Amino acid sequence: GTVVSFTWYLEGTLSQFSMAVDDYEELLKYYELHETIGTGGFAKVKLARHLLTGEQVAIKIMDKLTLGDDLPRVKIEIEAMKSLSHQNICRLYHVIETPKKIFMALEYCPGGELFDYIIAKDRLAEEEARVFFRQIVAAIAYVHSQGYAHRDLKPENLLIDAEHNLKLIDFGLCAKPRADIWSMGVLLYALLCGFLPFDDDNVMILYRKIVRGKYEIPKWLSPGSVLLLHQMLQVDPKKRIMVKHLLNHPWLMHGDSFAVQWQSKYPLGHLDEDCITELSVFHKCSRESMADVISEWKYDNVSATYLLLQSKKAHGKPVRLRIPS
Ligand SMILES: [NH3+]CCCOc1cc(-c2cn[nH]c2)ccc1C(=O)Nc1ccccc1
Repeated sequence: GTVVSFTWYLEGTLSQFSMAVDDYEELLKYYELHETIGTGGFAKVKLARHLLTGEQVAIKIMDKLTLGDDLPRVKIEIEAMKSLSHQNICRLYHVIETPKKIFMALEYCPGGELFDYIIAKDRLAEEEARVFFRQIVAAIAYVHSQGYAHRDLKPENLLIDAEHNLKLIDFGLCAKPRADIWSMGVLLYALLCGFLPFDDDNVMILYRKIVRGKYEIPKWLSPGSVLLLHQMLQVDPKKRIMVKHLLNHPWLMHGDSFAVQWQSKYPLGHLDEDCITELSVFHKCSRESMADVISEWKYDNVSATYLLLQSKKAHGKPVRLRIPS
């Protein structure tokens, strides 16, 4: 009767709960989880702290069941991010996959989305827009040099880190061909104007505006920025400016004496000696064997610990691990 069915119900709930705890068991070995800092479609992003280094990270949590057809997008993003190591791309540290969940430990960006930053300031002054746009061009030039195109460039996918630098996220739609110049033109327009060049609630009207290629030029835009926008928002892809010509374009160079430094400051092949030393002491093994393990880039806790030590060093913090209590 009632008692039996209630016990059955309770067992059911507990077993589901225990499953969920099992899914988090591996993650909780290496991180302490804190509040949710963002949600985007099929993922929840929580702030966390990596126990061995004490560094804050963002954990992107996805449920395989609710992912459904979006699961391939996640696999594409993980494979792309494993080979992208750059000062303007949100760094992937760790991937944990369980029966029901996929966890990605990513570089933490406390400044939030560029989208919210532009809204809060209404629009950016040309000088500030130029600093940010140089970083976006650097990120895309690097992504293209690795044979990828992001293909989903928008202010929501650019986060601001603790040093007010931009970090690109969401490589779920990236692919081998190249298709980012026009999106960068829309991004630059949004930075300088605070609204989009082509916008409409009706998707068909929006589409017609895009293929027509006509957009408003507010009075505050400088002639240099109007010319650059014209070169990037060309409807015919063959007429659009190419990334390599953006790198030393007059508008991007204005006030700066040098072209955009797009190469990575942290190339994957180079291993930092101090980080290897600290890890080899901690694991009581030789530096050579530690370097070999790191070079396998399994994106397990060894990868995460090495990359977070490298991040600590880049931010002037001691390259030290915490002895687990
Ligand atoms: N629009 C961004 C919402 C928050 O999303 C993120 C935040 C961080 C983050 C926050 N702080 N530091 C890093 C890192 C990654 C993501 C992300 O990849 N979100 C996402 C992309 C596509 C689909 C679903 C979710």
